[in-house]
Amino acid sequence: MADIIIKNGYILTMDSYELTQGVVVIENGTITEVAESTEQDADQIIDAKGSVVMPGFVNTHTHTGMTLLRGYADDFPLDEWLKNYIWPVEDRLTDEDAYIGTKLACLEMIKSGTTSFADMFIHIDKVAQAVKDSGMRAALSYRMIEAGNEEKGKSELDTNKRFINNWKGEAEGRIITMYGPHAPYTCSEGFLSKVKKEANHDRVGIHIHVLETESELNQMKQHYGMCSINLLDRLGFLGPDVLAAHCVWLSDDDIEILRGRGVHVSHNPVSNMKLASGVAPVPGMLDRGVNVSLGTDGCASNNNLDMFEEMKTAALLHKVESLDPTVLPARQVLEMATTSGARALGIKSGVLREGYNADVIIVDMNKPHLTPVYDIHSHLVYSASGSDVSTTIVDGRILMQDYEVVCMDEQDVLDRARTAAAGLVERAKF
Ligand SMILES: CSC[C@H]1O[C@@H](n2cnc3c(O)ncnc32)[C@H](O)[C@@H]1O
Ligand SMILES: [Zn+2]
Repeated sequence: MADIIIKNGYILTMDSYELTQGVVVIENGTITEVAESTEQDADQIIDAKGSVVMPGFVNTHTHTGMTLLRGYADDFPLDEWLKNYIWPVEDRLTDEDAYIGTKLACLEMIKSGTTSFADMFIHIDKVAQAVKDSGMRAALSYRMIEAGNEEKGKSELDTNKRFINNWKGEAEGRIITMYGPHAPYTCSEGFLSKVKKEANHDRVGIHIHVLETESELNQMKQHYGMCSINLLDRLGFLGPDVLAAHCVWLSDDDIEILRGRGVHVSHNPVSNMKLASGVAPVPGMLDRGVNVSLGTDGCASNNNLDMFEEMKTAALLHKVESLDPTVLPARQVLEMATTSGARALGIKSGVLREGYNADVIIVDMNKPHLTPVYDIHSHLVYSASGSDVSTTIVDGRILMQDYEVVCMDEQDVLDRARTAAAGLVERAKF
């Protein structure tokens, strides 16, 4: 007896381009069958008539707790935004803020079809607790800023290591742990080398912001006489264990280094556009074989966690940047949001395939803006939005069914998040 059978839906496995009617069978958190029909029975049958059954999205760069700062400081460039608005408030965040901010982020992601994400944040034990309680899958890193201060660096590294020791593989394996040095302009080269050594020792990955702005590029050239990619490569930092967010100000040589080292890139088009950071050379990276995934970044620079919106923005941005409408076709963007993201996090998700994690979503196509259907990839990227997701399953557990969130008390999360945000802004009046 299986746990769940999803039947009558149109299945988009992401293993092929085809959309075929069939069933998905789930047992013990794993997909055990994807077929036209099945002989099996299950404890729970989900009727997906008129819907598309597909892998959940993988958001490869966010800061979940920043949901509490959604709309708090808009329309500033990155340097000013971080120094004058975001960091002073983040300094006043409490454990409860981080917990409820992350819960709110999980709620938003579950409701819009994201099943796993990579997060970099502070109060990281509370973030992990919220992920565990929500039922989502996540690769979590503690944000370390050392700024050349050896003592601070030691305590930051200790905090991240303790987190890794306490949480690696927790929540039935749904929690993956990583090191999170914030960026090459907030961490010294000595510190970055130490992080790499510890990551190798602990056999975990590293999540870092890289070359997001021209200001970072200039700062690095001034300080080190080379860009962030060259510095990181000189340190032996770059490898398939590294998840590099943004990567906007790359040269052709930098792209070659990323490809050669097997670095995974998280492209964050909405955040890059909102902070006017620039346009990442995504078509160039994809052409050269770099694994480019998609991330929303935090809610203070996006201002939501909707991967549908991220996909559409990525496609449109690179078409207009290159003046070529054939660049980043819908299918390729969909792969970035699913299979490439799963590869970046090293998880067996992102496709509907036997033996893979049962991280599955159902997208309701019975909507005016999704009618008629010629090409499902087109609809998912250009016409659909997060609110079209009716059902979200992570690790074989139903978190939302028929638009009803069953893994947490939605109203309680909204109420607590509003209270926390009010207290946070009050405390931030200094
Ligand atoms: C509190 S942990 C996360 C850390 O990163 C900062 N942050 C958020 N978005 C960005 C971005 O686009 N570039 C650089 N840093 C960013 C955030 O404020 C936190 O300090
Ligand atoms: Zn970020």
